[in-house]
Amino acid sequence: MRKGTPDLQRRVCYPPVPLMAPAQSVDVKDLSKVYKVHEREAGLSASIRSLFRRKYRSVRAVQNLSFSIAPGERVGFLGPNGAGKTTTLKVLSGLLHPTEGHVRVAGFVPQQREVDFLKRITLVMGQKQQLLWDLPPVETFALNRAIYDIPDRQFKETLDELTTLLDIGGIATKPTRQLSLGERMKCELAAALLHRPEILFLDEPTIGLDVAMQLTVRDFIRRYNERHGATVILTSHYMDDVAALCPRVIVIDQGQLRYDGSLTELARSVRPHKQIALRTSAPLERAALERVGTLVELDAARAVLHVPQEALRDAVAHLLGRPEVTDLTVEDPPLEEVMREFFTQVPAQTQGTS
Ligand SMILES: Nc1ncnc2c1ncn2[C@@H]1O[C@H](COP(=O)(O)OP(=O)(O)OP(=O)(O)O)[C@@H](O)[C@H]1O
Repeated sequence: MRKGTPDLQRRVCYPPVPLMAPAQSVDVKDLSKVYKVHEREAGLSASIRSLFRRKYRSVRAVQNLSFSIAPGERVGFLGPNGAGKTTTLKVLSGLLHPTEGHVRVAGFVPQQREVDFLKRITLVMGQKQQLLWDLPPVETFALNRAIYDIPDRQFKETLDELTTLLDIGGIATKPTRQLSLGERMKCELAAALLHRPEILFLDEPTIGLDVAMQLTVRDFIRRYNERHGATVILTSHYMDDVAALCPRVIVIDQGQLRYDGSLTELARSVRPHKQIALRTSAPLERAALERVGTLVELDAARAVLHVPQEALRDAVAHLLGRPEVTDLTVEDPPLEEVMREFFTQVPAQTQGTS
């Protein structure tokens, strides 16, 4: 360093704010989270006893979890009920302290809840709402503008953009309690994104919505990600959301990492075949179909076969040559089935509680 040049690095106070954009949006190393749960037996005497001698049980919600997510990625965070998804998202957004391990989000330590960190993230929970119940969503928007200290011009521009993308022009001025679930979720998303966060933690954002509204929300998330290069980490029990939005998935079970990689590869490794569905004008012989693939279903007008990927071309050519076949479709196995099979294949290593 030249003489007289201020030493910027040394003058930065703790906690350090990143001088350059971090290489990863999210960096998780050996994260564990244990909840301490008060155990209360039933009955009055047990309740009185517990006032003096409390018994606790540890619940290991997350165990030694490590992964990184690059800026702009859309990642599905999957696992069965109680796997530890919400707990992890709460740690990543700074609502919970990790029991062990290190977490960095946008270069910040989440539990320090620095203002600069909070301005860069958002957490949307489909089961919880931030909109003020008796007031119209525009009032929550105004409140968030003040909380996040959003400059006037940016607020107006972002609100206009979100209003168009989510088509909430006609509903944001009605009291929240009068809105349908889908209308409310669209306004929730607008409220959560007004400060233009670069990292979105979305926990079941389409829960309870009808198919059309699920599509709207999904489409919006994709467009927001593409327009702003935002990182999206999404949990959803609707596999259609995941298939439409997330090229990469991180799968956990009982708090532990089970898979991190491409969704297509996961599906292929669990179910390495394609499904061929046939409509027929006359019944096909079972033996002839079994020579082509594994027969799953057969009746007078329909047959379903599973065929290995590499044999697909020959199988389709052969079946289309049969005069009884009036229609043929090739499908990937449904993701719900893939995930169910995945969790039965991978043995659970430890119990979630101790
Ligand atoms: N505040 C809490 N106190 C004690 N235990 C908790 C608490 N929150 C979650 N747990 C437990 O931690 C484990 C993980 O829960 P978590 O909500 O993170 O799972 P999840 O994967 O989000 O589940 P779901 O898909 O059902 O929402 C579960 O065993 C749950 O009972």
